[in-house]
Amino acid sequence: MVIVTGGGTGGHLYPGLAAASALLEAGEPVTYVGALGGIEERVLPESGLPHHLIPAGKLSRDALRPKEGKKVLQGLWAARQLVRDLRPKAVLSMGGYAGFPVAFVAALQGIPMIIHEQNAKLGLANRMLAQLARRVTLATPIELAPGLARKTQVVGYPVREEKRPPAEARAALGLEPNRPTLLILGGSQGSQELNEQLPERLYPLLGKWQILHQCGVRWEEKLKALERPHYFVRGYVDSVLAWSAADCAITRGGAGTLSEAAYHQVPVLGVPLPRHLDGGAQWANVGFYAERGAALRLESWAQFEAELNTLLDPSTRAQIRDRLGGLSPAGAARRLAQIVLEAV
Ligand SMILES: CC(=O)N[C@H]1[C@@H](OP(=O)(O)OP(=O)(O)OC[C@H]2O[C@@H](n3ccc(=O)[nH]c3=O)[C@H](O)[C@@H]2O)O[C@H](CO)[C@@H](O)[C@@H]1O
Repeated sequence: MVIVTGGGTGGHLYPGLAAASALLEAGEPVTYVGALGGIEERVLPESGLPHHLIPAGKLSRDALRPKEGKKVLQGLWAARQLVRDLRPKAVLSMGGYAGFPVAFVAALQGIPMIIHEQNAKLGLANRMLAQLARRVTLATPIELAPGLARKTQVVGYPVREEKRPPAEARAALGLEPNRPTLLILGGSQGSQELNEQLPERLYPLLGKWQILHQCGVRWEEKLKALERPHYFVRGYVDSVLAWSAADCAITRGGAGTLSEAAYHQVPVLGVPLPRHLDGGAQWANVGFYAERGAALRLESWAQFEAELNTLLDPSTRAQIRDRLGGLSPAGAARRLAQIVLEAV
């Protein structure tokens, strides 16, 4: 049996579930470990996977504060007991609150431990875990020190590999089937910044376009008041339908969001979280695509008008679509499962 762990946000949980499915398909039983309070508390019971939830805190400078530090220690203690009881052949950590303690104690107990970094930049927890890991797997190529590079492999980001015809996806979402569609995707929790900045700036497009604005469940009621004909607000959307429906998108810079855009070949104007809030992960994620001419990155709202016009220009979009091909290749979950099984 292999433990797969990771969650807290969609960006860590969904690729973890995809990796778990690939391991099961390869004939390897899996137990999933998530954090109490993360979205996995709701999603794991629906997944049908054997699973455990442990207390876990965020590993950051905040861990030096007594309240957060106590949670990190509780997580390490719970992970130690769990790994001892379950005796897995290997642990695959996708990151997030539960990922760190489980991977850390497994490595200390001599169990092969593999990490997957979704962002185009190693986070704090993965910088530490990478030293102890048997293998380091990445969604996108990142420059690493030679010692790490030797055990590192780029496998891609495990996205849901499903596409629907645009008209069918739009109808399923309650939109007009044949109208050009701009998607706003705020990420698993919604984005306050996109919610505040975008509706007013985008109303002028509604003569030609329709807009699907995913705003986050906790903002849904407030944002619903901003709906107009052809402007549709949703708290949470099915990601396969949303990407299949979209001609272009304005999004945050989560690794999941951008990998899905690449898989569906939808041109994106990315608005990354400010670097001081996430250590620059989203800035690097959008940068990875922008440097390849495969996305646009908003550097300040003063440039929004110009960037939006570039995004809406049909020849720019055709060029971006071309460049996106191959940047999120299918089969990432299968490649990841293979590496885990080789490490056992
Ligand atoms: C605030 C924060 O720490 N963000 C991080 C978090 O992003 P976060 O989890 O918020 O965002 P991601 O884009 O990585 O993933 C969101 C996932 O949820 C899905 N989704 C979202 C909204 C919706 O309505 N329906 C839906 O299905 C998306 O399709 C995607 O699969 O983890 C990512 C992966 O490590 C990082 O890149 C981000 O920097």
